[in-house]
Amino acid sequence: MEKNINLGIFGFGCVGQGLYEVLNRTKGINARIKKICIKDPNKSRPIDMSYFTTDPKEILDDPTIDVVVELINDTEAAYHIVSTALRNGKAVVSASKRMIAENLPALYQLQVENKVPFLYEASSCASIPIIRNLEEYYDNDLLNAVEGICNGSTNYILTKIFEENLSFETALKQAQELGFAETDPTLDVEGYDPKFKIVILLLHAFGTFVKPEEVFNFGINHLNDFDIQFARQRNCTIKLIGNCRRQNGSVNAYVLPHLIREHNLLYDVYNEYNGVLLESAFTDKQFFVGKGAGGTATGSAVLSDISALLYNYRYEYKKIKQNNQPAFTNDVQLKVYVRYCTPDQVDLAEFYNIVEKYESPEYRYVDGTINLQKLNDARGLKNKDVNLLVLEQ
Ligand SMILES: NC(=O)C1=CN([C@@H]2O[C@H](COP(=O)(O)OP(=O)(O)OC[C@H]3O[C@@H](n4cnc5c(N)ncnc54)[C@H](OP(=O)(O)O)[C@@H]3O)[C@@H](O)[C@H]2O)C=CC1
Ligand SMILES: N[C@@H](CC=O)C(=O)O
Repeated sequence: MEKNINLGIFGFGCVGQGLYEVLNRTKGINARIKKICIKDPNKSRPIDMSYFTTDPKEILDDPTIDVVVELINDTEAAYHIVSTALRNGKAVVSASKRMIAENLPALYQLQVENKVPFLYEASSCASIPIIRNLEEYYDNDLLNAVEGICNGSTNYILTKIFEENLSFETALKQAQELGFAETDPTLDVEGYDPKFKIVILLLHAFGTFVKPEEVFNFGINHLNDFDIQFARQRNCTIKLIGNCRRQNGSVNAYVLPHLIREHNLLYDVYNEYNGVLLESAFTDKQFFVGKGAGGTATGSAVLSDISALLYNYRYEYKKIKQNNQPAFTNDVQLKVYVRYCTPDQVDLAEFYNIVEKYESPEYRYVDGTINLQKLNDARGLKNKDVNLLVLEQ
């Protein structure tokens, strides 16, 4: 039976304002904003000041507020808000992927102990309803892989580089101005943000808890004109891809830039859009696409969670309960291109095999197979002169 709910919102930045707009323009949802907690009392706000407070207790201790919506850009404060709200018996909706990925076991436990729902669809690929699909539709052990573009900012940057010849710096600045990038954009361009999303998706896909630091991420900030030329000469583009895959009884995961050919469904995912490919035993591939960043796109996913709470929806984490979770491993082989400048920057002995070697006075590259754990341990990859691309397997 549908009820009326009062919302207490934390954060009124890109996503908070997006939610406000989406809520105002959506008829038939019995939810009203009672209070919005922000950080800076002196910032001018586009709506009536009577909504705002800087005191979290005005939301967390208010018995008339049913749902806490956490949309802030401070991981530690976000965990404090979410855990206090759950302990206080309030349902919670959040978009903070870093906070969620870093605290998944504790957040799961808090939901069990306090018997309250915690929904976070917006945290992973924003407008794409991927968590609820993994929870409800792929409710069995037939799912083999979840892979795709899970970061809007880097996809926006790569689109602008490949389609409009913009520089990396100009494209990043645009992604920041449009509200797509994190407050610290290195989280986007170095592949941390999509890694947080992969950690969340991996739990809902396979029931396995993985710490973000166990998953290897390499972003797009080492990309140079030579790599772009390498891709173009092969009629390919470059996309930053997050991947988690069940193989031989274990599950592996990573975030790495990939060389993508035209026939690949991810090739045509442009700008801030994300695309997620699921592979399961009898259906082969299924593809989800939608905006992966931005105020109203993310706000609409937050509103969908609020609406789901009206119907008493909660994640059941069925795959955790199934007790056949695959263990996490980095022991998997990848076909890669590694570009570098001087021989000391890359240890070629680490490769399982090398199929192509190129040398010019300016750049060198190898194309070969290497173990993911070896990539994870390779210190040379920290050097800006070294770049890595996964080649189609
Ligand atoms: N932007 C996007 O496309 C997406 C963002 N997300 C996630 O959503 C969250 C919010 O992102 P976004 O809206 O872009 O961030 P913004 O930087 O635009 O806004 C952050 C908001 O958080 C408020 N804030 C910060 N610390 C506190 C605190 N301790 N108590 C109360 N309010 C606080 C700020 O207050 P003040 O206004 O006073 O500065 C501001 O209103 C982040 O976790 C982000 O990763 C998820 C999906 C998509
Ligand atoms: N910075 C993130 C925002 C959404 O999660 C991105 O670019 O995808």
